Amino acid sequence: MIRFENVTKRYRGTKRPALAGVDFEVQRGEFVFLVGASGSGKSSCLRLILREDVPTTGRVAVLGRDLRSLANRKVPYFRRHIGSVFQDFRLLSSKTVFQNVAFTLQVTGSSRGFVQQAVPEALALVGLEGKEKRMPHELSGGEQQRVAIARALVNRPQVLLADEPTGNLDPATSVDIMQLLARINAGGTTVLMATHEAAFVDQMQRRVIELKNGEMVRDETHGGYGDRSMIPQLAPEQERGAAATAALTAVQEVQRQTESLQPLTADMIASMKAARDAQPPAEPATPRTHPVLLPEVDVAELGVADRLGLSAADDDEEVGPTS
Ligand SMILES: Nc1ncnc2c1ncn2[C@@H]1O[C@H](COP(=O)(O)OP(=O)(O)OP(=O)(O)O)[C@@H](O)[C@H]1O
Repeated sequence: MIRFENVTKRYRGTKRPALAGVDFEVQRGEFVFLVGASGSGKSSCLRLILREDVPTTGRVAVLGRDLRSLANRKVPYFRRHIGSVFQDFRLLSSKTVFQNVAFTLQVTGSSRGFVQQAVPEALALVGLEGKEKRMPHELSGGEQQRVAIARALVNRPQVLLADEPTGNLDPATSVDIMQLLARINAGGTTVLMATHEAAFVDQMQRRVIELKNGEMVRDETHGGYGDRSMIPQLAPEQERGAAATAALTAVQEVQRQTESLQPLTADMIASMKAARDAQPPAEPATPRTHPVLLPEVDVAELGVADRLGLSAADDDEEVGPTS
């Protein structure tokens, strides 16, 4: 369904390639996490799949098509089969929820009847019934991302690409969005998601492809996030040797009170300072974790998804048979 064959991407004016010799294949119906530090090449991969860019060397094939040989005029038709969602939602601020979802269908020439049927179905799938007339600024972040997902799905794509879809959302809303993506995948849509959300990757135990400096360093069927050392963490400012300092102050107080009996010597104070400085550093804070309670998915219940073509092949003459 998506195949990278020895793909290298070198941007103009850069020394190091953004992607170097990347090789992988994603099968129909898979849910794949693309992980790696900032700048490791995740978004570059997604851009190549969407044919927003082309590899410097190597080959990218999507839905049975070699994207090198895809004529520019056919790119919009090709993209109908690939839904995409991003961290920043990318909604049209002057259009209602309905109009945002309908827009993609209208620009690709869908009939009015199809728009009137498909848009409410897509909004129902993401749980936004009744909010068709709202403007984006009248929605929460999670609801805006749901509109973006409905828009991505309304064309009945076979593949959904998600670039940090929970990056702007609070933990509880992020869990909702992950559950939605898992449900969409259970309905048959292939999902490829670039993320830094270590907890989701660890808990969902799906396939994980990891990039490091543009190279693929891991491809695991049921993987976790892996190395978190590149995830920046805020730890509370540590008071170095606070306990030892308090003890020294207390001893000095006692010493002042009993000065006439037993003066504290300079050597004693120096050895206590040395003990304070030798305090071990505090443990780093553990990264935040969001428990993901994935629902039992009854695919048969996803009647709307079926009607949207999410559980069935939807090939047409523009895109050939898929792997
Ligand atoms: N248009 C561009 N021109 C030049 N260099 C680019 C361009 N786009 C990306 N790069 C570089 O390519 C490398 C990979 O970038 P990419 O955006 O794919 O990484 P990423 O893993 O998605 O990062 P992040 O997690 O921060 O989104 C980086 O070094 C980046 O600076």
